[in-house]
Amino acid sequence: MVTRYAHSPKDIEHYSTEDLRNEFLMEKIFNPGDILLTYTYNDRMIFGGVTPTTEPLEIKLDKQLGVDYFLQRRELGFINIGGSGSVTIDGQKDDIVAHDGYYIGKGTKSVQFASDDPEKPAKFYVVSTPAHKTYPNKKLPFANALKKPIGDQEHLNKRVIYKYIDASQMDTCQLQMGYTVLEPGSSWNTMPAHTHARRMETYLYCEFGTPDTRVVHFLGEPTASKHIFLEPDQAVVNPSWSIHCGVGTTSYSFIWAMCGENQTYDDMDQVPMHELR
Ligand SMILES: O=C(O)C(=O)C[C@H](O)C(=O)CO
Ligand SMILES: [Zn+2]
Repeated sequence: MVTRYAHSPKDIEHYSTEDLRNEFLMEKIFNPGDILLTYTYNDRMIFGGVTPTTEPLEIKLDKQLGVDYFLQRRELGFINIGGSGSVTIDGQKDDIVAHDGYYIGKGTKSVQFASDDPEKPAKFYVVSTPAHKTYPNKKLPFANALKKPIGDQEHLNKRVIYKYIDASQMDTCQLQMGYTVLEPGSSWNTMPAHTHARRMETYLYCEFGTPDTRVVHFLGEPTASKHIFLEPDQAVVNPSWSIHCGVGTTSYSFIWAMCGENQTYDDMDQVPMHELR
């Protein structure tokens, strides 16, 4: 697990492209047979990829978190964007096909991830946040996600937001998580751009139309925006003071996850267009 520190907006004012990438971009999320995680000091979210092949994989973090086991004081969400697989939670096995998700509550002792076919491994994108209370584990099949079509072709932003872990539907301490699928010809052109000082957010950009597709993620204070070029299956961390949107050279999807002060998805501070710089 690598660590990424929190920054003030002032810190990044003079960052070079390389500095910005080192601090905010996770270049590798899925590595077959491996677990790659990032611990950000922004609200202490842990996020990354679990990609089992021939053997099941389990996240073991005790010393690093100062606890007896990983989820002693945390909750966990995941969405699978790879082949079919399974998760075994405290001995109970559940099949997980592509785009299925899961909420796993505080106090769960063992979570084992497995792939059905090592040649087509499951790719579990996992996000964990500090938790104060145990809420029930819940499988979140893609078909049950709260579907919110949004945007239109005229604004080049037609997409569907699938909410998986959403406080209006289920109990969760802090974590909110979902998946947004862009229509071909549309981008995450979510204007006016917004911030939410109450919550930080991370994004995994995935399912690019071609291997050469690139997504440009915009971040920074509204009056001092910056950008990062992303390859498929890369992630960015977005501080709560930062705008966030992305434009792709072909179609793409992204998984978003938030945590912090509140769980009110629509609590966003829209930035008037003339203020964006
Ligand atoms: O498609 C979208 O718009 C989103 O997915 C929005 C993000 O979830 C977000 O920024 C929520 O604050
Ligand atoms: Zn947001």
